[in-house]
Amino acid sequence: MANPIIDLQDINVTFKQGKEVVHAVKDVSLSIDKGDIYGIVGYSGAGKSTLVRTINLLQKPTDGTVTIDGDVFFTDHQQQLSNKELQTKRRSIGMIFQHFNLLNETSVIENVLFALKHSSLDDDAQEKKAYELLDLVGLKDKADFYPVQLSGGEQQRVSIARALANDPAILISDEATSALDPQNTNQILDLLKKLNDELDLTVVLITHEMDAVKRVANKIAVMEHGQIIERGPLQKVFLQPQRELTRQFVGGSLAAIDTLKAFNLDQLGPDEDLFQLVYNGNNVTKSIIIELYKQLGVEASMLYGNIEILGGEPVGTLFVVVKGDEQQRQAAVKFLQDSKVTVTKIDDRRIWHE
Ligand SMILES: Nc1ncnc2c1ncn2[C@@H]1O[C@H](COP(=O)(O)OP(=O)(O)OP(=O)(O)O)[C@@H](O)[C@H]1O
Repeated sequence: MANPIIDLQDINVTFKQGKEVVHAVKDVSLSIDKGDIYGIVGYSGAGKSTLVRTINLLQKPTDGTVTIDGDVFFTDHQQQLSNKELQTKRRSIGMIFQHFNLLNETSVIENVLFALKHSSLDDDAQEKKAYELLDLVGLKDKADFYPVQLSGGEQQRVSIARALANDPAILISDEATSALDPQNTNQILDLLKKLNDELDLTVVLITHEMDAVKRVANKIAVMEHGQIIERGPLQKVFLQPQRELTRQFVGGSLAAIDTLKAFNLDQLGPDEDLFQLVYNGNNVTKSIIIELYKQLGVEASMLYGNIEILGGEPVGTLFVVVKGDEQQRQAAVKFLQDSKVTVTKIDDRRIWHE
């Protein structure tokens, strides 16, 4: 049952710049369920930051309804909460950024304590909690270090500990791994996944890096010119991208397109169909193609194959040409579907021509 913790309905955000009106977010409706790691990808200027500011209640939309954890923050052109309520609500949303935004003149532990200054805990309890948070992000032994003495990845861990100080239900990561090397990037992403699992934290991952989304997200939305142009479960969007921009983001499929272009597919015979097969790499082995031939006598030639790890699960993609009469091709599709393979007939070249 869907349980949205973030619900945006028909959001528009416009800015006036002199005589110009910039439409930064256009007609965006988006539901993010509790426990999701929701990736929002797009190039610079797509409107991601403006959308994030709308989610964390810093940006009043020009139009639309913003509901966070059941409370309507904004609707009918009006803020619905008092400023005090709004401040409290904002504390239930943690934020981490590309450049960490730490206080460089104070130690790691003081950085975390700073975020606790509005808490109702007494000093001792605050200190205990700050150490627990540092422990959670694997930095307890560096509590007395200063930010400059830490690596980029460690600094980002401190900022995660700080973002968690007020027990947020939502953590927004705005390009938080963009300044990190690949190893630190993966460690930070894995930490976000751990927090998502252990604290049931909902994570919104804003990024221009598809690899970050691939590693941990379960859902994804692609933004362009202020709009969400494609969205859905990670595996679906990744493996069956419909829009050109999405295809640019999903490198794996681009490789498939390039390979397929090398075949002269316009020459498919009347008894041949091209299919994309997508399967859980744990469930299906290569023998499926052999089984197809053994059981139905239908030949399938493989044009491209790949296995990706998406959200921790191996997912295989095969492009095959199935040869046989109409009945045999239909039987082949049924056989594959019965074997838990998602079968998409590529009959209009949509996957690589738009
Ligand atoms: N306060 C503002 N006043 C005027 N225009 C703005 C304002 N904030 C954003 N914009 C414009 O809105 C559009 C979307 O910007 P936004 O920062 O949301 O995109 P983005 O996808 O986050 O890009 P980036 O990753 O570069 O920050 C851009 O054209 C930007 O210039």
